[in-house]
Amino acid sequence: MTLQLGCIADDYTGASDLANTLTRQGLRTVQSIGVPADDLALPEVDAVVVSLKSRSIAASTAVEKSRAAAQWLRGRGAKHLLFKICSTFDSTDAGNIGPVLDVLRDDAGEAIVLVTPAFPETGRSVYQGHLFVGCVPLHESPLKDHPLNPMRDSNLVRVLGRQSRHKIGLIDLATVARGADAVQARLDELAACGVSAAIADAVFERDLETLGAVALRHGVSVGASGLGLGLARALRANGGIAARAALSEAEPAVGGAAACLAGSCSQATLNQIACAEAVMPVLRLDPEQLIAGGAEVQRALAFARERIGQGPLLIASSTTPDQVAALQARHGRDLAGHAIEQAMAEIAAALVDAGVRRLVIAGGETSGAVVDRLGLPGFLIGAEIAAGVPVLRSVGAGAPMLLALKSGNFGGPEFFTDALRLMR
Ligand SMILES: Nc1ncnc2c1ncn2[C@@H]1O[C@H](COP(=O)(O)OP(=O)(O)O)[C@@H](O)[C@H]1O
Ligand SMILES: O=C(O)[C@@H](O)C(=O)COP(=O)(O)O
Repeated sequence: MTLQLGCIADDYTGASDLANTLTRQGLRTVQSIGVPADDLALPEVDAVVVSLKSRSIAASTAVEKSRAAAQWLRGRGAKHLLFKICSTFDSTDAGNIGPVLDVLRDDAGEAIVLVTPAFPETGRSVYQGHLFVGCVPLHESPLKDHPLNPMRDSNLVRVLGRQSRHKIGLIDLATVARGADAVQARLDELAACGVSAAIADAVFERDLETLGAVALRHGVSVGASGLGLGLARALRANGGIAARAALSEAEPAVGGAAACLAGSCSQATLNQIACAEAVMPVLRLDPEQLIAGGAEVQRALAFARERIGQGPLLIASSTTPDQVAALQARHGRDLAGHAIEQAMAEIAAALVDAGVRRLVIAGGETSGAVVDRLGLPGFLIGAEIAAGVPVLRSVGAGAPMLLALKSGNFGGPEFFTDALRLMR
C-alpha cells in the first residue's frame, strides 16, 4: 500500500469528519483508531486517517502519539501529512496544537508550516487571522463555554503563539486570492524571518484549493476538513488518485438494535437532544451521580434494557454551560470530564452486550472513550449524515457495527433521527 495522504487527527469525531471529506472528494479512505496494528487487514486506500484521543491530554503524550502515527504513515509512503485539528481550534495555552505542530515540522525537515482551521461548509472561516464561527468571532460563539477548552480569543496568531516555541505569522486573504505562487512566496518570506508556522486566511473553497496546492509541496500541514478538501483536490489535479469504487458501497446491511449517547454539552447537541425527546425515549443522566459511582450507570442500563428492541433511545449526560461550570467547580474540569466519559463508555459497552449494533455518539471526547472501550480498530466511511459526519462501518473486530461520531457542534436539529435513517 502506498498512501497518497497521511492524516493524524487529534480526536475521533474530527477524524471521521476528515475521512468523510476525503471520501467525498474521491479518495479511498479508512479511519484507524490509533496506529493500525500490523495484522489489521487494510484495503488498498489513498489515505489513512489515524485517530488519536490527543486533544485534551498532556502535551508531551500528544507529541509522542502523533510522532508514532507520523512514522507509521510515512512508512506506508505518505509524502504529505495533515495534522487534523478542530475547525474551532479547540486547544488551551498548554497545547496541544503548537507542541505537536513543532515536532511534526522538525521531523519533516520543514522551516515553516501552513495552518488553517477554515471549513466553509460548516461556517468556519478565517480572516486577518481571526476565526469566525458562522457570523460571530470564535470568542463570541458557543465555543467560549466549551467544557474542556473554552475558546476566548479569536486571534489565531496569538492563540498559536502561546502554544508554540516559535514565531507565528499570517498569510492574509489578499495573498491567498493572488494564488499558489503568492502564498508560497509569502511562506518563504516568513520563514526567512524565523517564523515557523503561518495562519492562513480562507473564506471560500477556492481559498482552500489554493492552500491545498501549496501545502502539498511541503511535508506537513495543519488544518481542519477544509484543508483536507484542498489537499484532496490538489492530489486529484496532480493525477495522484486512481478512479476506483468507494470502499463501503457494496457492504450488506447491519441491522440490530439502535441507541444514541450524548456527552457533548455543545449548543447544537443540546438542541438535538431536545428535538429527539419528541420521537424517542430520552434519559437525562445526573452528572453528579455519574461521578459518584456505578448506580447511575445501572439506572441507565435498566432504562435501556426495558426499551431495546422497541426502537431507538437516547441517553445523555449533556447539560447547560452554567451547570457544567458548577459541576467543574465542585470536582475539577479534568476529573469531571474523564469520569463522565468513562461512565458513558461503560454504558455503551453494556448496550452492545445487550444487542445494540447501531450507535450514534455525540461528542468528540465522549466518542473517543466509547470507541476505545468497544475496542474497534477502524472504520470504513459510508453515507454523509450531515456536513462533517458520516456513517461509519467498523472493520477488523468481529461482526460489523454502524456508528456515527458526531462533533458537538455539527448536525441539524433532527440529527439523531437523520443518522438512524441512514444506519441500516
Ligand atoms: N453534565 C456535564 N457536566 C460537565 N461535563 C460534562 C457533562 N456531560 C459531559 N461532560 C464532559 O464534557 C466533555 C464534552 O466533550 P466532547 O465529548 O468532546 O463534546 P464536544 O464534541 O461537544 O466537544 C466531555 O469530557 C464530557 O465527559
Ligand atoms: O473540525 C471540526 O470541527 C470537527 O471535526 C472536530 O474536530 C470537532 O471536535 P468535537 O466537537 O470535540 O467533536
